[in-house]
Amino acid sequence: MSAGFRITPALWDKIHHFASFPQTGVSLQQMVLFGQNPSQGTLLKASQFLAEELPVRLAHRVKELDELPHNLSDMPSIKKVKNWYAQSFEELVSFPQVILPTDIRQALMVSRPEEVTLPESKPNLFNDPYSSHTSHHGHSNGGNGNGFNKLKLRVPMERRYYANTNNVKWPPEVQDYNKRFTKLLEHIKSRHDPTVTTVAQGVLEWKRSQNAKHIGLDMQAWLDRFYLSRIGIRFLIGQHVALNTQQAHADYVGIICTKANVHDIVQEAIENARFVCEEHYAMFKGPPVQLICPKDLSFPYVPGHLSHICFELLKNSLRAVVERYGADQEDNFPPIKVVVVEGKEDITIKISDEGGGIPRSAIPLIWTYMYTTMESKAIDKDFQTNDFKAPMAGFGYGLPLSRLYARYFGGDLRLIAMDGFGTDVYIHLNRLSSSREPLP
Ligand SMILES: Nc1ncnc2c1ncn2[C@@H]1O[C@H](COP(=O)(O)OP(=O)(O)OP(=O)(O)O)[C@@H](O)[C@H]1O
Repeated sequence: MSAGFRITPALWDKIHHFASFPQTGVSLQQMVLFGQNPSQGTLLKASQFLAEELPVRLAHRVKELDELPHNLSDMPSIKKVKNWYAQSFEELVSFPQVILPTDIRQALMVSRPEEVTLPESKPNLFNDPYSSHTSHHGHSNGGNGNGFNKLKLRVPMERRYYANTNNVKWPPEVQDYNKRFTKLLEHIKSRHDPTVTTVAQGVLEWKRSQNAKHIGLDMQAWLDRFYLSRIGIRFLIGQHVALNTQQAHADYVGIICTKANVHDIVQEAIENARFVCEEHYAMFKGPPVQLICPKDLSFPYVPGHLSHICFELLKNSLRAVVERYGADQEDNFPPIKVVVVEGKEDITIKISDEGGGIPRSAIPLIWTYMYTTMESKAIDKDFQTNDFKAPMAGFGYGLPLSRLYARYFGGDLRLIAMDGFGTDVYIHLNRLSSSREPLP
């Protein structure tokens, strides 16, 4: 599909231009406020926000993928991923604008057009008077010589993303535009499905070419930034697609559950992780897991993110216990304990196992991508799967990726091991949901 895609010099120019603008972060709270009972008009505003924001985010990544240190950019899999990002960028910037009657344009506007001087070099895409650029701190990066410093009025992100558009009769072209834009986003999202595995493949290609055992700190930091950015891009796309395609549901705004029930999500992750463990070690009963959690504890969150984190950590604990005691010790496994507590700022989930812990010398390594003590999977074999789908262990991505998911909405992940006894992992989730995406 994209095998033959080439980045032309003209496309490079555009990419560099877009990459010179700051990315704009959103918070869970903003997404919830915006997405409740959206009209075709608010959906159009969201489409237009994404039609600006996604190319900026993608452009940052294309540029970065092209400039990676130590020849990493030359690896075939990294080039492949770069081309996917560039192709999606091109599809977004060349997506045809919607032409609207004046009264509808007015209904969508939140600022008077005469207050805004549009920069000459601004691409067509930004041609709406209400869509000036601001950073997530609320001020533009004016003065960078690209024309944006000409903006007199800076429309805050909130106003670009919200629209008070009740009582407006939306013409069919609005719905049509929203539909077509949603289709494009779905298409782009599936193009990028294999990104994590393909980048991992690229890092393997690099390790082989350099005969390197570990990746350096700079590469590690880049992978963190790159995957964190990917979580953000996919969250924005997933949320938009869900708002446009899903039936209204009382407790959901797009993919955000406004009352995500922690007990139920953790319980399901426990069952799934135990199932995978039992399959993997071919045993009848995996280590028991005790859950202590108020049954009614709920907060706004993306359930998919939380179950991913819990599932990954529980798999680690189950594996550690089984490997310490032996797969034939089904009746003697010490239980894994999961305790969930609600504080003022955080909801904290602690997972404690008696799987023997981790030697202190290995602690810095566990947060690096591709560090695993699982042997049979042989990470040097090429990845076959489309994305990481429930193997017991072996890629060395579980911990670092889970930490990124936790951090994405203002939380964190910490691990404390007692060498010779067991490991405690703390998942901190920010229950205030007001922190904006960290944008690399
Ligand atoms: N609870 C734990 N007890 C003991 N060792 C652990 C625990 N959690 C993680 N580890 C160690 O840290 C390593 C890295 O864990 P990580 O979750 O990142 O990758 P993985 O489990 O090996 O593979 P995957 O990417 O499939 O999750 C593991 O291979 C294991 O050696």
